Amino acid sequence: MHHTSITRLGLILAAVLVLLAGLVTSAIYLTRPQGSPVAEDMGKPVMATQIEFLADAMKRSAARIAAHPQTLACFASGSPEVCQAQAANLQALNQDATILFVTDGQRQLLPGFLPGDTRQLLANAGHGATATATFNLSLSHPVTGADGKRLGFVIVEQSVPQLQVLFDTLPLPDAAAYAELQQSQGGDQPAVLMRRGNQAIKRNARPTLIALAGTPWQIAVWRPVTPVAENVAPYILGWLVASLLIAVLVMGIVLAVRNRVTDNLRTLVKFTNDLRQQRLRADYAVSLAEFQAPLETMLKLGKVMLGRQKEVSSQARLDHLSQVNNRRAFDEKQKELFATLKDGWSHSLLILDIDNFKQVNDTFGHEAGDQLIIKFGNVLKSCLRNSDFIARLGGDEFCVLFPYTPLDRAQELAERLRAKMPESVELIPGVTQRLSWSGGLSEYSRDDREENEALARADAALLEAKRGGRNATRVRAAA
Ligand SMILES: Nc1nc2c(ncn2[C@@H]2O[C@H](COP(=O)(O)OP(=O)(O)OP(=O)(O)O)[C@@H](O)[C@H]2O)c(=O)[nH]1
Repeated sequence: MHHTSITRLGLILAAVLVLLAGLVTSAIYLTRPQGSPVAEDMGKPVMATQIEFLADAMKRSAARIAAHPQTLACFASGSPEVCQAQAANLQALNQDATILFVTDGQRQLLPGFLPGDTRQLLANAGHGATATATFNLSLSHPVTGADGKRLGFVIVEQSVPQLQVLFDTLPLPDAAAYAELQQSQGGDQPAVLMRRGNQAIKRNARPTLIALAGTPWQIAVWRPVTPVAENVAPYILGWLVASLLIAVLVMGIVLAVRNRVTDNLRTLVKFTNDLRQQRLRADYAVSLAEFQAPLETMLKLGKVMLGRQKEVSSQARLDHLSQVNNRRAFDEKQKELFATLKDGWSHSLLILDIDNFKQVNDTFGHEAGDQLIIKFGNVLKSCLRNSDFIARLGGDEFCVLFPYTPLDRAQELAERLRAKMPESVELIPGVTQRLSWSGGLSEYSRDDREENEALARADAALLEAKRGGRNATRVRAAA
């Protein structure tokens, strides 16, 4: 099974969220409203106003010329002299302008300079008052007689030598902008008359168009598109900040969770250790609800287990008949006491053997013999101190360990026991047995190689007591 730590999970989660934040940021970036690269209106430049003013003045001038009596006379009479005189007058008034009188039949009445555009104008003169021009601004105005009949056209063409200068001083929105003076040709692509600025940016955006009223011209201005890097920067910054916040938040939560989980796991480990050492506490604190139920279950099971263990363990150490300690428990206790001798402690032991036990068995039956064993055990329990360790070694033989008791004190205790012992006990209804026992007393010695040497001395003392006629205690100290 693959294991993953909470921290690693947190890192993965943070990475996924950061990635998600990146995707969201990219989506926001890609779906952002596309700001027009030519954002603000430039306003009407001075140049445009001047050109419009010029066009308007020419229009009014053409109207005045068309209505002038001498012009009318020229058209009415068709006299070259009259026309010439009028043209000369007009030429004198405006050196830069070319004025042509054209009859309705498109016959040029006056000689004069005819630039290409003027020729074009002449060709179109019959199709209404239109203005077409390149660097020269031309327009025509109809000439009408007193009877309302159209006689022809006055064409005024004004050269605009200052146009380039005006265009060069055209205020642009910024240094990187690009501007064109265009002339509409009726088709899709207007003709470009003048250029200013960096033409490269023309590819990137649509221009702002400024129409020049009264002329076929317009000014087109391109503003540079803000570099991509600049546009992306706030998004990247936003993403980085969001990522940082996500990382801090996720790791904060993860560490808090991990700490709490670790704390609770520690409690479970402590519980397990306590269970192993068979000393469960009443209460184990867990802070996460998820751990509460399992811990309570484990606590319940642990208590049951310890109870059973204790029961089994005590049963394994208990003599089933006399209900005092059995030989195994005796051996362990003896070993335990023997180990403390090196620290200067003294322990004594007394072996007791019920006198004439075999006879009880033989006379009253095995059951009566059992009862004598049980009753003798009970008597020992009631006559000895709680700290004394009573065990049945087998048959009718018992042993009492007097922990932390030197031999002389043990001798007193043995005598006291004999004195307190009841004279007889009832084994089965109607059968009473006199209670008498022989004893052998000794003490554990640091000089002994093993703990059973004291038992052997006590046994020898017991034998002496039996040989001496029973119902007595003999002492055998260590050599
Ligand atoms: N009823 C009964 N008898 C047992 C039990 N264990 C051993 N015995 C018998 O106890 C008797 C012990 O014999 P002995 O040690 O000679 O008993 P005694 O008559 O006290 O002899 P001394 O020890 O020399 O005084 C044997 O007959 C065993 O069979 C037991 O659990 N119950």
